[in-house]
Amino acid sequence: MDMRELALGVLLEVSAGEEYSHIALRNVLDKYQYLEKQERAFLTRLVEGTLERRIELDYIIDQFSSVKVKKQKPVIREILRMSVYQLKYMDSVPDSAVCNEAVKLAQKKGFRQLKGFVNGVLRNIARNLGEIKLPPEKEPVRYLSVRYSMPEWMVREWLTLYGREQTETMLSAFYEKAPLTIRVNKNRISPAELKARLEAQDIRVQAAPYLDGALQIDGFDYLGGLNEFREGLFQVQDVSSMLAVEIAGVKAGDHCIDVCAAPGGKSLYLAEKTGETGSVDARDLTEYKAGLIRDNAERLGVTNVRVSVKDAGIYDEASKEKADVLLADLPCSGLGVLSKKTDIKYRMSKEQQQELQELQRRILSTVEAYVKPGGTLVYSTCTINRGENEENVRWFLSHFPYQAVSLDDCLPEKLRSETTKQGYLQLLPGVHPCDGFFIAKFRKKN
Ligand SMILES: C[S@@+](CC[C@H](N)C(=O)[O-])C[C@H]1O[C@@H](n2cnc3c(N)ncnc32)[C@H](O)[C@@H]1O
Repeated sequence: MDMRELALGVLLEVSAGEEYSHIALRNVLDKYQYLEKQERAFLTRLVEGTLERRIELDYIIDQFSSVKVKKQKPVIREILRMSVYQLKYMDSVPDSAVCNEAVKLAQKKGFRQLKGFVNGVLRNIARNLGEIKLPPEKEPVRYLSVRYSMPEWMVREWLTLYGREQTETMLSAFYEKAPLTIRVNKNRISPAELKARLEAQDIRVQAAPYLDGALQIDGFDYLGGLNEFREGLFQVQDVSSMLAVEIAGVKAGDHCIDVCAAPGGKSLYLAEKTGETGSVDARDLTEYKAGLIRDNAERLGVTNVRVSVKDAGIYDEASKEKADVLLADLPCSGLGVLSKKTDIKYRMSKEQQQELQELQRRILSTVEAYVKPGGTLVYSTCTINRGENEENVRWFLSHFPYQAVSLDDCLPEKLRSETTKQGYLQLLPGVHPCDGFFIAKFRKKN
């Protein structure tokens, strides 16, 4: 297999909006499981890097190409982008190899007549790479947008909300590749035993921040190839996501409803907390999504989760005042997880954020009725957009019979702050050592 050709396929699929990058890449890695570890690493880096740096790569190409990136044929555009990424960021590949492979690939894809164009642009860039200047720093929106490949509208918004220093911290954090965080399935194994088993296979294991029982692993080839994964000894889950469950303050015997539950990360952790005497009603929009929850529950050996297909925006009379704890981990703009789901930044717009805020409000106003008087509602998103987070909290409290509850009892000392006392926590990339995430907690008045 030619790794560059595989990468090109994924990049074209993602750019056409047919699939999210992390899914398109996973599909290819699953399909070609026999690839060598090094080949998988090269393919992953090439796809992720080319997507992450797209705005900067286009800025470079536009300085050397007579045909601007926007006007190029999709195949040629993606070949140039991934080649410039290799020239700029992958020192292990010689420049001449980058150019030759790009030309071969263009020909193979039926663009024989453009071989000279591809070759000319790339050799010119390779010769002048050291001279290319970013936009001037005194134009912070353009400068930061190109330097970190973030759309200008997002940079502008963050500069207003967070100021220059914090915005730059967050932007650079999206490029730091954190190890994978996992939650140990304590019903089956202790963190220490799992650590020992993984280390025996030369996998690096360290404690994750904030929570016992969360580990970070690094240096494995393919998750599905690990016996420990297949045996359900752990679940992939960021600490930010685990914190939403910690904050819910679930007790043994509680009945929980998770209205947007797939693939089940939080539902399964809730189920561990309620124990066999309690239960979790895990719902999602489609049969496919419900299947993901069932697969994970089966792998982890969790039996107290009931999975169903339900639209959270449609009222369900049978659930009225049934939940001790209701989790509303709602669809959102996802700007806290850009390091894992890179292409979200090119797909999201202000209008979509507005639509998501409306959807979140519609779901919250439907599902709040399922909470028992005195019960708890936890609202969470994986974004850092105030409209979907703090503004929704204020809106919710002013429309429904709930009060905000301090999170401090459920949080490690380090995370306690003025806002956690007021009932919400905003985790920010680069500021906190985990995904960007938002969690708010409310109690229903009696
Ligand atoms: C942020 S994800 C949930 C992640 C999940 N709680 C976990 O921890 O694994 C949001 C989920 O909401 C689901 N969803 C979107 N709209 C929905 C709706 N109207 N009703 C139910 N689920 C919905 C999506 O399918 C997606 O699985």
